[in-house]
Amino acid sequence: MQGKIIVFSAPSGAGKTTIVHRLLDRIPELSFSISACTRDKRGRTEANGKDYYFISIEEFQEKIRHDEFVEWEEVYAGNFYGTLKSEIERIWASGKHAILDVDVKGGLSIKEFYQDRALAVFVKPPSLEILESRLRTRATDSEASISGRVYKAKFELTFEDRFDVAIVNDNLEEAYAQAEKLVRDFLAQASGAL
Ligand SMILES: Nc1nc2c(ncn2[C@@H]2O[C@H](COP(=O)(O)OP(=O)(O)O)[C@@H](O)[C@H]2O)c(=O)[nH]1
Ligand SMILES: Nc1ncnc2c1ncn2[C@@H]1O[C@H](COP(=O)(O)OP(=O)(O)O)[C@@H](O)[C@H]1O
Repeated sequence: MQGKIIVFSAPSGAGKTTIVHRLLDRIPELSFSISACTRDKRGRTEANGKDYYFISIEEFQEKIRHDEFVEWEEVYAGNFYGTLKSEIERIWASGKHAILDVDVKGGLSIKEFYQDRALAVFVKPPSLEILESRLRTRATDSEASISGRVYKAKFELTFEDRFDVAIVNDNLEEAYAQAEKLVRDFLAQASGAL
């Protein structure tokens, strides 16, 4: 079997994490690619090696120097996130396909790196107002962080056309059904993107 990559990207709050978690519950051939990041672990809700590999900025820089990342970004001021080549290899060696939840620039870099072995899906919020209200309801960010994310979203939405496919996450059940069909169709192909 040739391992594949499925990457979901979206402005923060559009719902990519929700969709990716559900895909992982329902499609056993998928395995989540755990990114490295330098932000603080959130209390007891997150675990090292499960949500992220939480590493110091020095370790992160060391990995950049040793070319260990497929891509990396300073996603929010001072916080670095990156996809490790070793993580994708680990997943493929286990006989699974990798699924990733990364920011918009990261998604495009991964598509460029893996080409037809990757399916890059863009998740759109129905509107910026709804995006903002979802970030508020999620209650994980300060007001300043929410404004920063909405501001960044306006720019990120201009990249939709560079993805293989886009879905609007208005009604979650409908968006999920579309996502599941896209993933199953892509995995059913011998090789190559949709
Ligand atoms: N480029 C890139 N972005 C990533 C990676 N891992 C996570 N991200 C993105 O970084 C952002 C993480 O923001 P954060 O506040 O930590 O949110 P959370 O992890 O979704 O709770 C999200 O937009 C993720 O999609 C990665 O390996 N590379
Ligand atoms: N279709 C939807 N309708 C309403 N709320 C949603 C929908 N999809 C996701 N959410 C909620 O919006 C918030 C942001 O979703 P999340 O998956 O964390 O986004 P992202 O990973 O893109 O930042 C979460 O609280 C989630 O439960």
